Amino acid sequence: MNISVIGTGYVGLVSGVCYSELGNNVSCVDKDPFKIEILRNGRVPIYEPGLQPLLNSNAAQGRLKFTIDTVEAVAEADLIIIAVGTPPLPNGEADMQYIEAAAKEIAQAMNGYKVVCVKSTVPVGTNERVRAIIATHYSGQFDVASLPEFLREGTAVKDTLHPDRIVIGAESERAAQLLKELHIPFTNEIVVTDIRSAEMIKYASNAFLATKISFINEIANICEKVGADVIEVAKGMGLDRRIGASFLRAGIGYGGSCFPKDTKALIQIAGNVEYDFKLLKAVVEVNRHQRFGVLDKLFQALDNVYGKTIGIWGLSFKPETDDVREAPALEIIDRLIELGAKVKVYDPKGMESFRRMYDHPSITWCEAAMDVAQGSEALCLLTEWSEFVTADLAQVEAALARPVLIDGRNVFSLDQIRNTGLAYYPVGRPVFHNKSQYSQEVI
Ligand SMILES: NC(=O)c1ccc[n+]([C@@H]2O[C@H](COP(=O)([O-])OP(=O)(O)OC[C@H]3O[C@@H](n4cnc5c(N)ncnc54)[C@H](O)[C@@H]3O)[C@@H](O)[C@H]2O)c1
Ligand SMILES: O=c1ccn([C@@H]2O[C@H](COP(=O)(O)OP(=O)(O)O[C@H]3O[C@H](CO)[C@@H](O)[C@H](O)[C@H]3O)[C@@H](O)[C@H]2O)c(=O)[nH]1
Repeated sequence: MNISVIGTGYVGLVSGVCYSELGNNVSCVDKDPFKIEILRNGRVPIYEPGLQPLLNSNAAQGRLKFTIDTVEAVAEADLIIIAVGTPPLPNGEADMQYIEAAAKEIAQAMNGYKVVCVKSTVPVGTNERVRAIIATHYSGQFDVASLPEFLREGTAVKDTLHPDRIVIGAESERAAQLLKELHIPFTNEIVVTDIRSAEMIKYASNAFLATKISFINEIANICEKVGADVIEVAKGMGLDRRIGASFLRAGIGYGGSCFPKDTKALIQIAGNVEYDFKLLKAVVEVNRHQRFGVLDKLFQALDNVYGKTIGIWGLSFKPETDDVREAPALEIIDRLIELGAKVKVYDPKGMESFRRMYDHPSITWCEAAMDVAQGSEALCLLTEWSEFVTADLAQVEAALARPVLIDGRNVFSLDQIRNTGLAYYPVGRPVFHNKSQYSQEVI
């Protein structure tokens, strides 16, 4: 198939590369000439494991092109996939300006029957809007279809090549057939629905996963008060197949470019039809609060943070990505600086993108994990990168000015901590102090 992907970001680039891996001819289009230049030079502008070699091999075989020319890319394509951003407006609603602009550009380049799909996460009714925009400029035949994307950053290539399911929202048999043919090499698990249901499946899935996280985080907060261990609780719950073990990792809450934005967008979508989505509002509220648990623990350990140096391990919203959009680290660091702390930070891949978004003279940008620990009065682990998880805790303890470790992702076991003199503050598990036994201290 000849495919054109409009928007070469985290989703468009990974999808485009993976479709070319199936033997299709793919043109990835982006408005950003700088990004296209990097890609044409054979480099991946984001950090996404496994993407670089796939990009290079498909580009070398002539199946994968990068361009800023939407008209040419659309004219050559049988299938056009819109993967532009849908960032939140101040009221939480998804900003449709990039989708609408892309639809207009596609419309002006149409030269025969094509299927235009929306892979971006969009409110119910958006595909109909895209159809209407194209129809005002182009009178020939075409179909629109919803093709929501479920990949996760950090495992995006694997998720795309081996998805749990593909959802296709289509109203024409011809469009559904074309999309089924494209995706059958990835999986047999293909769900074909009407367009509106497909658009809703995406928001409902993200909202449900976010709900699981806020739920376990509230259980964690109660565990801290009653002296239970949320890791044991989640394990015991997760073995029930009706519940499932995934997305029950308590911590400092969810971040990223999807859950925060999509939960708020769904609340707005509901509000627009006069439905008050109370449960999801609570999920968002719990998540907003959860990250500040790190500060409560710092106060508990240090009394106050004014003038103190606090080390931060991890800036990206999760490991294996350089994406810092809505990362909990942002608000935690901002608050620490507001309270007069000095902050030392390190992230294996997210330093540059974080610094572009947030910089301050009170931040020391370190080049290695141990540099952060050196002389800090507490160390906070905010992202569970493997180099933090496998760090030598004796070395960490020796480097710190005070042996305080706040583990925002529950990555260390008590057996590891027991051999150190660290005061250990995990989430939803009892605090452990200096080689003494489990403390039932209330946090
Ligand atoms: N990031 C994820 O993990 C993920 C997963 C599933 C779904 N989604 C959804 O996919 C969509 C894209 O997300 P993303 O993270 O890839 O965004 P992104 O910001 O990384 O990429 C969007 C790209 O679109 C380009 N663009 C904007 N308008 C354009 C136009 N008219 N023509 C050509 N290019 C244009 C931008 O320059 C940018 O490079 C969003 O709706 C998001 O909610 C994201
Ligand atoms: O048990 C868990 C699982 C995740 N998280 C946090 O939740 C956030 C999101 O994690 P994850 O879902 O792994 O990453 P994303 O790349 O944001 O992927 C989500 O958002 C994408 C964009 O819509 C969807 O395509 C994916 O299916 C959906 O998982 C991160 O901050 C994680 O730290 C937890 O706190 N506890």
